[in-house]
Amino acid sequence: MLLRSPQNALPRCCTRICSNLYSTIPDNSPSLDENEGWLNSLAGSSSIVPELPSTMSDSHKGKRFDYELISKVRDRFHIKAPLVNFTSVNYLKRFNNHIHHQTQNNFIDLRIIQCKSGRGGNGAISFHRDANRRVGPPNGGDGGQGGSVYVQAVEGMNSLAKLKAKYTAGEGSDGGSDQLDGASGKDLLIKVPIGTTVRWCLNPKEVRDIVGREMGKDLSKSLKEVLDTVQVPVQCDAQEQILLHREDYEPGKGWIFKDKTEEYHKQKQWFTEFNEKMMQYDKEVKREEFFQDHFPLFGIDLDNITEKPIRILKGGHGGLGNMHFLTSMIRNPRFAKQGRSGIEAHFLFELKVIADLGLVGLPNAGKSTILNCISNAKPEIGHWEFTTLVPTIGTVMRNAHTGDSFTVADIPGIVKDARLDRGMGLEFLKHIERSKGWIFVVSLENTDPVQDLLTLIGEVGGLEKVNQKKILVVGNKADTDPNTNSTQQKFLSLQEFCLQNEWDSIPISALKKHNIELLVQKMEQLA
Ligand SMILES: Nc1nc2c(ncn2[C@@H]2O[C@H](COP(=O)(O)OP(=O)(O)OP(=O)(O)O)[C@@H](O)[C@H]2O)c(=O)[nH]1
Repeated sequence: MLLRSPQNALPRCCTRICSNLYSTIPDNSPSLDENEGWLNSLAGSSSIVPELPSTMSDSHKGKRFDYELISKVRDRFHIKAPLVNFTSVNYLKRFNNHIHHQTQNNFIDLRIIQCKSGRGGNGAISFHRDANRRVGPPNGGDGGQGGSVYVQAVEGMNSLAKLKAKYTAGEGSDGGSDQLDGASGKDLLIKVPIGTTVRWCLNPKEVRDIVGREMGKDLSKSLKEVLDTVQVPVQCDAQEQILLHREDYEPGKGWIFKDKTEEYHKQKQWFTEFNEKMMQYDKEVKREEFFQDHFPLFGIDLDNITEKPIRILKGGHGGLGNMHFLTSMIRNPRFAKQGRSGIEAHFLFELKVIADLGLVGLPNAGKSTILNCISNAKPEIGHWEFTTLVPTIGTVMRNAHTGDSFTVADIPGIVKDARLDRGMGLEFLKHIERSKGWIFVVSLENTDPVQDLLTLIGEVGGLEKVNQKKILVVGNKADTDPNTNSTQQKFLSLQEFCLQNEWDSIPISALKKHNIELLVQKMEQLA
């Protein structure tokens, strides 16, 4: 409880801003005149409701997905978009296959997390008492604000493994007698690695029910088809922000009564007239919630350290205590306002590691060996395929004095038909999505390195996609077959293909550390 003793109480004339609409509520120790002034001011406050844009932004360029506008009801835009945008295919697959999320080095790059902001505390119904007066003026304090949920990207984290499955912020405490305001609920901060994106999503249970139903109707349908065809209705504001659902609130409702019932109060003209004015306050609270309870439809991208935590769910308002309701007509207000509910929502946290360059290759091409010999990273190396199961980032230090360095990400090998989910699929490509340059690593030990390179290009999205990046092609394992010049021939073919595409190429042996300095120089130019 926050005690406002007469010494530290706000001065009587002090008012606080309650909402965007600048409705002012007299603060603790309000006098009858102040209360009446405030209640009367509510009647005229509707005139200052700001104009809201009547159309949604029509620029979808660069957005993650398209949506369809269904209708507009007052300030709400009803849209629909395929289910795939509000869940994670990989998350669902992992769940279906009972693959445990824990992987190599405890690396987890995908989590769906349930978050809940705290409910606001209820206002108190209380009356001053002393030796001379059994029932004095009302002195019930306000409920505390519910706790909010925040996210922040911080340095030093490289996995979502430590995130909890559920975060619930604290509830605001109820107000007390003697004008005591309830304590605010504890806020929650979810710390994530830099490179994490956060998107609003549906409850995975709900998604699994939909998928189960749809597949039950048509057994030939694949998971992908269901996710692409089922449309999810969502409400947005004009700025493409999803309106989050807080328990609804009908103006004029949300009272707590003491001694006398709601029915009793409803029959009294003094109460209905008073409640008429309070409805405007309720509308302002709703309006404020409308402006605050939203989350970007396309999510947020925490690709840098977040200096100030970002609030994703706001706690509920505390309810007003009965000290605010003393007027010349109402001497004994035996009622107070309930606190507003918190908000519950699911968010999809996805880590896309950030590295200047990404290594792309078939399994066993020697990517991890390369990263091992050029950087501080120590990825696992093995002569079997898929030794690398999670992305590893290495920092290549170029100048210890100036601190010049660049980062390189090694991702699991990509196989033919990875797009159709063979091997490890393409799930890990997202980790090099934001890299400036891609290093294709092919093994000169293989029969046809040019064909290997073509396979890789096809799998990662074709030449057009590849040409959006700076490219370097590395022919690794140049040490193999030293007695014939076959590796040399293979490299020359590779080089010719690269020249046609205006890409640089280099033969190396990561195992024997041949040509590594030149490789690092070329990589540095790319980065
Ligand atoms: N002869 C030779 N062998 C190499 C060279 N580079 C790597 N290797 C070997 O090739 C095998 C695979 O190397 P990795 O670095 O694990 O290959 P990777 O591309 O990371 O493999 P995945 O984890 O399956 O993606 C290991 O046995 C390495 O010792 C090289 O330059 N020459």
